[in-house]
Amino acid sequence: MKLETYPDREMMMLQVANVIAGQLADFLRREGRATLSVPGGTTPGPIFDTLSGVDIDWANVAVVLNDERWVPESSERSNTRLVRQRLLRGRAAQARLVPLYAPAETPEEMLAALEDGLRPHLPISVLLLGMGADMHTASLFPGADRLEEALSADAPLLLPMRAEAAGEPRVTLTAPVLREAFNIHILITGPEKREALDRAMSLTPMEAPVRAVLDNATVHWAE
Ligand SMILES: O=C1O[C@H](COP(=O)(O)O)[C@@H](O)[C@H](O)[C@H]1O
Repeated sequence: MKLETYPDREMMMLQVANVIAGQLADFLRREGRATLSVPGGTTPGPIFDTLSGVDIDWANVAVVLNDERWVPESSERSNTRLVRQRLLRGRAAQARLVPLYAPAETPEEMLAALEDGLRPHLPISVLLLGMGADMHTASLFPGADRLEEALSADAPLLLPMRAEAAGEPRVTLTAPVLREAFNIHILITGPEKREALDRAMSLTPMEAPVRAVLDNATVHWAE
């Protein structure tokens, strides 16, 4: 793991957005297309604001969330809603959003169709992850019902996930999909998450799911 610390959040958001834009541009130059996977939640909005204006070939970029809460886009809890409002606008409006939600009562009903949509866009070129103070990343929560399956080497691409701390049911990319990404960034803010990161280093992925991706990740932190 590599840890980058920044003097303040604003500087971190700008610099991480620039690093991601550079890595996407490299992929686009070499492969003609790229896949960017991003978190939802409260942290990444400012990175999305900057990225949405960068001058890259967004028409050949697929954007996929790390995970989604099983709620419609009209809900304030929807990660898709955040990505549409903050990332897929301006220049980035041309990118293609690969859905992790479709209207149905449960994620299980739509899982096969969502996996079919995702498969052509793997492996991920640039992966940006968040982390909760409970050391969850994507929707890999400690104590979640299918965590062990999601961490295993032969996990499917996507799994439904339920955990007390998660609120609603979730759909998440599994650990092998996250680990296969060419560039892995984890974005954390504040002393509580920094302390959680330090603790995660000595725990197992079942105890601290972020551990599953830490070895090859660059962690970006600002107070
Ligand atoms: O529920 C979620 O939480 C994590 C962390 O979110 P934050 O609000 O603490 O930044 C996020 O990375 C994940 O995508 C989201 O679904």
